[in-house]
Amino acid sequence: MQESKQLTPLMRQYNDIKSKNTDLIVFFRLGDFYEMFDSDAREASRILGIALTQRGGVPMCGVPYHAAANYISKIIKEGRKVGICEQVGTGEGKSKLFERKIVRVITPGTVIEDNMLQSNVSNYLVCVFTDKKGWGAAAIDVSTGEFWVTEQADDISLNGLSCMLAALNPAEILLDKITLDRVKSSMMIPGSVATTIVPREESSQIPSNWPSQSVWAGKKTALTCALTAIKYINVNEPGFKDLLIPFYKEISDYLALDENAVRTLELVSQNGARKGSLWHLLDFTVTPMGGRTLKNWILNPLLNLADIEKRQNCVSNFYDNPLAYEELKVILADISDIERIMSRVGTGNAGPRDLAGLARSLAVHGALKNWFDKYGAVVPYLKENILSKITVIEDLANLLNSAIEPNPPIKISDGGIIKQGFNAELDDLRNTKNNSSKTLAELCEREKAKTGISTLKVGFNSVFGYYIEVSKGQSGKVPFSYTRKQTLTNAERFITEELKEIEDKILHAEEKILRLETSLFDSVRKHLAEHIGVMRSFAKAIAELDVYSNLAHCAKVYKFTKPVIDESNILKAADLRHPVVEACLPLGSFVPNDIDLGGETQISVITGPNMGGKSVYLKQAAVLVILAQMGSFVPAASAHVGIVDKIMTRIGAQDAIAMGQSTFMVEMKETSHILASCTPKSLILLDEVGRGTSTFDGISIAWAITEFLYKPHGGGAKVLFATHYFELTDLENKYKGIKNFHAEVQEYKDADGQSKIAFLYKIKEGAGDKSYGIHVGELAGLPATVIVRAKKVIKDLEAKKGTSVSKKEDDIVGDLFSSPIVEEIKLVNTDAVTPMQALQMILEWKKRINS
Ligand SMILES: Nc1ncnc2c1ncn2[C@@H]1O[C@H](COP(=O)(O)OP(=O)(O)OP(=O)(O)O)[C@@H](O)[C@H]1O
Repeated sequence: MQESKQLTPLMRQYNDIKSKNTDLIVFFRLGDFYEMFDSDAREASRILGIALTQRGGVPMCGVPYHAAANYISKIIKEGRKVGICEQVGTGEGKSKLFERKIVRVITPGTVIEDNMLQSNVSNYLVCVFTDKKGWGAAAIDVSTGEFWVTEQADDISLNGLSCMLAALNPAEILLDKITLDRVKSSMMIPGSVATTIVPREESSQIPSNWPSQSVWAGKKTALTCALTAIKYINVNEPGFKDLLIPFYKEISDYLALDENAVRTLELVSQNGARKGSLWHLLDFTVTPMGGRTLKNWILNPLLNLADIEKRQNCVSNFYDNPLAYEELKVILADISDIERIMSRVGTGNAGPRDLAGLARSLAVHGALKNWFDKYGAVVPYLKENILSKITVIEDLANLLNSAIEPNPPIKISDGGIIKQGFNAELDDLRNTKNNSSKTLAELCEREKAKTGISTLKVGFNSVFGYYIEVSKGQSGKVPFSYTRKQTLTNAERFITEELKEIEDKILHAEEKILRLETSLFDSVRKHLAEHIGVMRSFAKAIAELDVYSNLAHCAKVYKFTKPVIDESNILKAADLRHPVVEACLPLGSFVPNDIDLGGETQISVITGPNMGGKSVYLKQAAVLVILAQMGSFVPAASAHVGIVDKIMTRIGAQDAIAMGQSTFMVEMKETSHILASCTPKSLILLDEVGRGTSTFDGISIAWAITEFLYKPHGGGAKVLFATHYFELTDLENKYKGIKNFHAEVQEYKDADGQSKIAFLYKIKEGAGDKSYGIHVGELAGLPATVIVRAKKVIKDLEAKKGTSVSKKEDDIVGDLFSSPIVEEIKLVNTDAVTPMQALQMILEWKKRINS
């Protein structure tokens, strides 16, 4: 920043405002532009891709005022907040400087404008506070009015919080310093999410429209979160007061998916994009509410059997009634984003096009009623729910239909929003205005005849009002009674007394029309706001209808079947597929596989070549559970799913350099989290755990982890463990519930006699013994010299050791385990020690003997 004495008054004003709002990118209004300065300018020019210039040595950049919304939306998508600083004074006084102040703060979690939101994605502001043993949270989507709180009093490791944040993917998080330190250390909040440190609002004053005191008993942290979040929202968007009413949600009612599971299973995004995710594949919804609900269901599968069956039955009914689906789709296609429009209605921000959209949406009431008369049995509980509101919907539809033009302009100030016939006074004024236009046309003809100027015309502009225009060539014929107003290159403009009078009449009528239209629009908007509760619940029911019919459609398109669901520990499916991978491959080329866990087999150790299909096999098991528990059909010939409480995954390599953690450290942290929090009802996917370190350490860790997870007689979590450590296949001989599988390949010789492999993608019982890593390297295009050399090296190594490299290591460990000379080893339970630990103990022991 420049020395303050060198600064212009304007820059001093800017610095003063900026110093009080350091966390905001300040959009500083100068004429028709919002300007940004200094560090804000540098950041904004990077985010927005606009030129950075200099003024008096200060970096600056700017965006046109009328196009600001698009730029603001890009900035808040980066997790930053924007302060809109407007001119509020008159610019009078000694300095002649306009007074300016921040009139609105736009934050990622409090936006309501459509062009700043993704239509099918909820936009959550989450407030979280930890306490001694657990945590509480409030989640609010101000754009739809969704608001719930939850609390877990006994979750010291914050596992539940991590799952909740993964499912919500918040746009903005409010927390205090203590909470931030705790969640930061467990890597729960991605760096791109806006976080704001706020003090806890610990008032005992519960707003009168919130659930009563009794609901909050024992939920002190949740209440604090709710009050803090509301306070924050009210500062930024005061219009929301009274519109947000929380309900208590027990998050332990939902299957827990932690951040790793959500990311690695690519449930809602693949490398940050929706395309390629399960959500994208399943989404045929026709309403924005339906799209959001589908995503919500994927990320929050249910645990309660009755609730799952209720959803499953609705999907099943639609599946059996394709006509019900087809007819419903046509009706739903006319429905706009009722939830978000109603939020704007409630806060007074709805524009003409919002109400026109609402009018179209509510006009479906008749068709919807007929649909329920015909197909009500398909979704019995929604029939009652929707029909009980249909009279209110019909009334509001009639009001909107009679009041609002179907294709109004964007802004109220452009006029032409209220329909003819809705208000007699408005119709009168419009007549006056229209007749005046006729009068203007008559005046034009009269003046032409009087002056003999054939090119004479009457026009209007916002600076001079109405004028008579005469081309330069004929200006000599203009009578003295004309007063010159403007000279153009080819024409002259004049006014006359008569024209002035007509202008007065017209402008007067126009002003009155605009004022009246605005007030009529406001009264319609206010009337709608009185029914916000009914409309939100109507929108919710529409969203469910959309998702049920959508899931039935998916079942048809992707050939899903209805799974058996119960409280058992079984996870069994015949010809199971991964729907997303299948959709990417040529038709019919995906190879289905069976799975059978939770009965005789608790842990499957899956070996086989690179690229053999092991990871896909693991992931499809998780997708099976998620689909089944969200109420959908599943991609298998048949399936039996005992309700799973958590899906935990350790898949793929990822490091967190920013947090000072190596790939292997992250891998170990994630694994220890799994071991600490899995239950007998969990499903665990481990893909090559232990490979980020030396072979010995890796095998030892993988071995010990598997033993840790093993609980005889089906009492442990169901585990699928894909590995290249052939040594782990020995576990099958030691433990009854551990079984080996392998991904099958076929070796063959090509025309040149070179040995090649074909991947069959069939997961078969028994152990696979080769990794074919060099073949895969060849397929991936490693230089031929590298491949030839690698083949030579492996031959030499195998010749030296007599067998495969890691197999030999395992023999050494095995020999040492059973070594008769190691008396001390007998004192410990060898089942509880990893081979690596055993090896180290023996070396220690030897050292001691030798010394
Ligand atoms: N069942 C299947 N049917 C058809 N193609 C499959 C199947 N499973 C996997 N594939 C194809 O093989 C590719 C590799 O599969 P996957 O990632 O599961 O291999 P992997 O055995 O885990 O390999 P690595 O050990 O190298 O991680 C997939 O991207 C997919 O194109």
